[in-house]
Amino acid sequence: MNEKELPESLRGDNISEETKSLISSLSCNKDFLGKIYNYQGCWYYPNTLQGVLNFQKGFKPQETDIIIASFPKSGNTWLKALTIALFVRLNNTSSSSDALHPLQSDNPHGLAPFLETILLFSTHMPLHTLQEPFKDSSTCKIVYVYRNVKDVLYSFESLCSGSFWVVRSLRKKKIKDAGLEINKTGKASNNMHHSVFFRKGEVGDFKNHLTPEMENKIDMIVEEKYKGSGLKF
Ligand SMILES: Nc1ncnc2c1ncn2[C@@H]1O[C@H](COP(=O)(O)OS(=O)(=O)O)[C@@H](OP(=O)(O)O)[C@H]1O
Repeated sequence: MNEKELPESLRGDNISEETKSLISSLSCNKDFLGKIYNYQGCWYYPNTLQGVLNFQKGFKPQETDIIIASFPKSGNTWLKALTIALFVRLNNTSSSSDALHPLQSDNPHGLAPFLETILLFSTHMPLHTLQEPFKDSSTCKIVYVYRNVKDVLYSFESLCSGSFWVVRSLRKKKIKDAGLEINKTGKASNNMHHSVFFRKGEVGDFKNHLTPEMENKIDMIVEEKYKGSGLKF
């Protein structure tokens, strides 16, 4: 694929000299879209890594900032849509019943940067990478959304195999947001199709795709990793 056709975050055209030098010292791998680099235990495309470094060095949290944090495919888009809906309701931004709700005019990820009085953004950075700008304490809100690992796994697998396009044949009102025209056909300014964020949104959909043996194996790993955390599904 031509680099210009890639989503901005996957390209390598925004990299500072300092980051280039850092990249040359990082472990490198390749996935189906291009080179990825291991920074603080996670793999990043070059532009995404630049964004992470910019955030770590330059982000100055404010009291009204809201950061939605999650592992990929855990419900980040859903929580962002809910936050925007709350914001719109509290600020009465669309007072006329005829007015198009902002969520009908753009994808939640496209709308979030344009909220007037708060900064709302989402990230998949792990805690140890995310916490850098908060060392000197801040009242900025970080909302972490967590989802059953087996649903996350299947959602991710569907994305990789391209079946997120099933959004077009979604059963009626399964995910209201996914049914919106803007989320079916729209594309973000960074080249990302809106539809990659929507598929079924069904709790327990993994049951239709994982064998009991697979499920059991994942359950054992999760139990081992989360021993003592109190998290249960
Ligand atoms: N509004 C709403 N309601 C219910 N479910 C929703 C909604 N928006 C997104 N989704 C489902 O969330 C899954 C995608 O998760 P993320 O938004 O975290 O994905 S991403 O990592 O930011 O790309 C993905 O889950 P799966 O359907 O299981 O694949 C989406 O379909």
